[in-house]
Amino acid sequence: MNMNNSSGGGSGNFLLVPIPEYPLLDCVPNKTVKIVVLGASSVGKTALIVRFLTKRFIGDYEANTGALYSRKVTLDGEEVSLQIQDTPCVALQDDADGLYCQEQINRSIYWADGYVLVFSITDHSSYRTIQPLYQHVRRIHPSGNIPVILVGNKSDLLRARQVPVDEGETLAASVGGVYFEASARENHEGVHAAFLHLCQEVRTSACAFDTTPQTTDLSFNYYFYSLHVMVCLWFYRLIELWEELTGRNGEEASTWPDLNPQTCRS
Ligand SMILES: Nc1nc2c(ncn2[C@@H]2O[C@H](COP(=O)(O)OP(=O)(O)OP(=O)(O)O)[C@@H](O)[C@H]2O)c(=O)[nH]1
Repeated sequence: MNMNNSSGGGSGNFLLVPIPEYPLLDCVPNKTVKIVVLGASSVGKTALIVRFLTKRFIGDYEANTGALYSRKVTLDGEEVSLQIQDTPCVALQDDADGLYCQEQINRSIYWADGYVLVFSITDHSSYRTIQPLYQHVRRIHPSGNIPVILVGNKSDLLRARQVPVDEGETLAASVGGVYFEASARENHEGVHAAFLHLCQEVRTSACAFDTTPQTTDLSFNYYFYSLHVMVCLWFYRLIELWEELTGRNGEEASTWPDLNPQTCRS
């Protein structure tokens, strides 16, 4: 499988753009791969995403960002829009069976097509979070195939290892995915291979289920939502114009979300 920056240059500059939570009109549903990265606190969720997208390890990351990143990639010769959702951490409840999981995470799980479940090999409690987390994903998607990979991150910290490789492999098999040990800190290739594998799984799974015509309920809901967003934007613009004409512009701070993309150059 071939996967490149749309610009063609693997190390060239590209935009790393947090985008609104739901895709707008320029994302074609059948050509979008949506991935969510889930796991306990400080296992390296953000570090893995940033490593995959920029090839860089920064070291310090804003905690619990919940940012959504988007970029164009080429999968098997076809250009697709890849969206990766970072999430706040989940935590085991005191009885160790249930999960503390913010509503925002539930929405991301519902939204996504593929799942990166991350634990740190240096933190056995993060490993124990994975099974309940997977069950949680299953509850939200009770039927069908769930493309998933399990990533044991921080493999550079071998002396602090608390989770043996075979435990990782056993857990991956139990959730129906492949196990990758990776180091966001030291190894871009391992991280890249893991994300690439999941992208391919999502594409394969989408092809397997894509037997319906284009006008499914999902497509209808998608376009209806996009239309709704566009109407809201125009309505807001009309209010702004009206305020300008009547001299009320600037009296109140706007509460409309900032939709300007931020830029991060690799
Ligand atoms: N040694 C080592 N440190 C890592 C690795 N990946 C991440 N870290 C460090 O682990 C800490 C947490 O990384 P984050 O990417 O913020 O982890 P997170 O899971 O997004 O954290 P939360 O958002 O708080 O849940 C940071 O200090 C990173 O520098 C890795 O592969 N090896």
